[in-house]
Amino acid sequence: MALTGKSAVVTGAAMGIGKALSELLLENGAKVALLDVNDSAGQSLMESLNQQHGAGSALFLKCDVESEEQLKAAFQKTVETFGGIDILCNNAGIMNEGTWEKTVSINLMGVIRATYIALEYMNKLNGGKGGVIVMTASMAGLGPFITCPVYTATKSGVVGFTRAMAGASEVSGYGIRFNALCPAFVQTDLIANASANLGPFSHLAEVAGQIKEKLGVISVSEVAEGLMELVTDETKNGEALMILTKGKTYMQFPSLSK
Ligand SMILES: NC(=O)C1=CN([C@@H]2O[C@H](COP(=O)(O)OP(=O)(O)OC[C@H]3O[C@@H](n4cnc5c(N)ncnc54)[C@H](O)[C@@H]3O)[C@@H](O)[C@H]2O)C=CC1
Ligand SMILES: CCC(=O)/C=C/C=C\C[C@@H](O)/C=C/C=C/C=C\[C@@H](O)CCCC(=O)O
Repeated sequence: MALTGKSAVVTGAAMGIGKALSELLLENGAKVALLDVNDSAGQSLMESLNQQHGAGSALFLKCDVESEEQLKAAFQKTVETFGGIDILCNNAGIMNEGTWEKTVSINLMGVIRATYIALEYMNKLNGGKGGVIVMTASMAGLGPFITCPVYTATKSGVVGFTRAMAGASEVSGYGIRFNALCPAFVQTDLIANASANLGPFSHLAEVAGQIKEKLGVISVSEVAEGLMELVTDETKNGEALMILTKGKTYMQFPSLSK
């Protein structure tokens, strides 16, 4: 799938991994709707991306993935502006074991919420053109990551949802591929603030640090390269791409049906 002229939506696009995904999509010729709760970071990113890639190539829309209403408005505005949606990156996420309901609401429910709204525009059975939906899950979704049980649960849920939707889409003829990015530790604010957000597992902060030390920390651009592979390679559906310091590998799952 070539990206020139394609339209993408990225949630949690203002900073960290989402910003890198958006930049690489634009570099490859896509137009990108940047959805984020952070108004100031989103606005300034849109201005700088439009200077680099041409006016109108990036569109910032303030949107909280916890809000169905805000997501619906953002997808509708994207379609009005870019003429459709070919790519969705469900990237917004937090790690906070203290406010665990919010972690579930953003990381898992937010992904499902945005996916179902995107299907209204992308599903070939509804008159859409099909496309690809990529979730930013985590190695924690294949883990477990013992210092962050709720975060692990949400990311395991995202991997399961991705794989089941991939099968449902294939069998039903939606024309949409679903894949998950599963990086280990990535240099962003999320891990910079992680030890303060362990809630009832704060006593395991040192253990979390040791796991991080053992696995190492990768850059946001390495995650964005993984996205390009999952978006452009049309054979990839239902995949979980692990991204570690030692490189990228597809997770092998047991097959129950073949
Ligand atoms: N940093 C890491 O080590 C890893 C991160 N991930 C995942 O990558 C994704 C992005 O995380 P990072 O870039 O590291 O975090 P980050 O904290 O640097 O950036 C997250 C972005 O999401 C936005 N956001 C937060 N809540 C939101 C909401 N309710 N609605 C819309 N936007 C919202 C923030 O404003 C921010 O711009 C998350 O899903 C995270 O779980 C996965 C593996 C490793
Ligand atoms: C210091 C605490 C911290 O940095 C927390 C980060 C939270 C989230 C980032 C996240 O998405 C990274 C997760 C990485 C997980 C990696 C592997 C585990 O699932 C298995 C670890 C196996 C082991 O115990 O060695």
